[in-house]
Amino acid sequence: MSLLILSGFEANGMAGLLADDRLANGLNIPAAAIATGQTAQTASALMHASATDPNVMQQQLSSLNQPPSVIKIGAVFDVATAQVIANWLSTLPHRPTVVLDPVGLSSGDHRPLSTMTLGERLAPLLPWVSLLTPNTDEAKALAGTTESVQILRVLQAQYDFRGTLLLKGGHSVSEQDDVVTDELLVPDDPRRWQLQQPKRLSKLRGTGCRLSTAIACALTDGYALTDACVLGSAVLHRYWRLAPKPTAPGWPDTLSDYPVVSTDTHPTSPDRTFPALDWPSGLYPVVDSAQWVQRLANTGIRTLQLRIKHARSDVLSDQIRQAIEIANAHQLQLFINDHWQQAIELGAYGVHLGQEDLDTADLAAIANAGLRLGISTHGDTELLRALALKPSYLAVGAVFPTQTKDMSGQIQGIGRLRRYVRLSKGTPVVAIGGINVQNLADVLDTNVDMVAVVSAVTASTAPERDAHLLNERVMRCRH
Ligand SMILES: Cc1ncc(COP(=O)(O)OP(=O)(O)O)c(N)n1
Ligand SMILES: Cc1nc(C(=O)O)sc1CCOP(=O)(O)O
Ligand SMILES: [Mg+2]
Repeated sequence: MSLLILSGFEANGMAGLLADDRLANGLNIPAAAIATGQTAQTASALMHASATDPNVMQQQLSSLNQPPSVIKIGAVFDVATAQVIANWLSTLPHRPTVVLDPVGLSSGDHRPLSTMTLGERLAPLLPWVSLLTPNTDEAKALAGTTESVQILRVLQAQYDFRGTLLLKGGHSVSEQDDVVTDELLVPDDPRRWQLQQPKRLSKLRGTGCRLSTAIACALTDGYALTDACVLGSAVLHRYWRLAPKPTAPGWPDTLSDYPVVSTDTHPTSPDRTFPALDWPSGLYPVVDSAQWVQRLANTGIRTLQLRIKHARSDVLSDQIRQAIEIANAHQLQLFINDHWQQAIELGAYGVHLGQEDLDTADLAAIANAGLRLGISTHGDTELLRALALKPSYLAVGAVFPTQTKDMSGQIQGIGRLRRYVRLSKGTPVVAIGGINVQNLADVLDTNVDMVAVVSAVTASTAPERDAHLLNERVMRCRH
């Protein structure tokens, strides 16, 4: 994947192309770069702003060694520039992911960058944009409103915008607020995602430039769009926390740099926590019947999950009841996947929920019944949302490709798993997806607490022996 940065030149590197390129370098993402225009700015004045000659721009775009897969667009000084970029985009063999940070005013003295309205300047580009990152002033200039759902509707209707909206809240915080909330609206996802960071006290330049560039870098590194927004927010927080010292290369691995992530369907509740696990380590087989719970009950494992996907409700209740009885008799931590009402009614040890289940489950009822809660996560956004709900454990998957469930597009790999383990310090992490005897050592090297497996046990020719041996290896490594 390759990145192209298109933004205005500002000689001090406080904002614009220099700032963008330095940030991308710091994240180890090499980028091609073209100046959309020239500015002369100080902290308090915009002395000059002019667009690059469209013919020069056209030739520079044609001169690129390879078509980019991700493009960050910053200041667009006139409609001719936008038209040249849009025309060039239509000639590319593959549609790139375009992040557009609409720059309305100079970050120094807040003078408009152009006499044209923002809408006029950006209109040719907006149909190409995958992520638009306006602040509330820029959103008002484009859509006539600062309400996120309305903004998205206006952009879709007036500009044929089909992308995701990240509405930055930094310009609309009041004196009393101690947090800044960015809202993320993804087309076809009815939820409103909220990303909250502590409010910074000092006024800073180049914030929008750096955020959108960090997001574009995360996209270039293969992250999904919402995860890239979360990572961008963390990069920016770390950048300002350490400035003027340079930051360590790579993605932040300190939780306090990351935004608190929530959705309007499940706002976080500061008072609600779920009980801790009694044995927060070891192998964690995921099985589909009470018979399997019985087979594995004497292998030394401490944790099991009953994951029944299709069954009549009477058969399901029967299976859950039997599995709980066996688990209680052998002091096993038995989690029930999906069926949280039956888990509460029948007194299970815990419930395991996926992200979609979270939108409909009654978390207060689960917590009030004293059940443990495990939550599946696939990437930064889900991990942070889950962490904010203070579960008993977090599952990170799929670590490797797996035949058991379609996890395409959600393979995390060892590097991300390692960062997620660091971020989740204090909450046990379960690794799941494609884990077997051959790759277990790499998984354990990330310091995960538990290892969940389906096929490594249930498709084995000697399930009890393998459950025992794998559990011994996980336990040895954790002590
Ligand atoms: C330990 C563990 N991790 C992840 C999952 C997956 O849960 P979910 O996303 O709800 O998907 P289904 O299992 O319901 O298909 C899990 N079950 N256990
Ligand atoms: C059920 C499930 N959930 C996953 C996730 O990533 O959320 S991966 C997965 C399947 C795990 O099976 P196996 O151990 O056979 O690869
Ligand atoms: Mg589920």
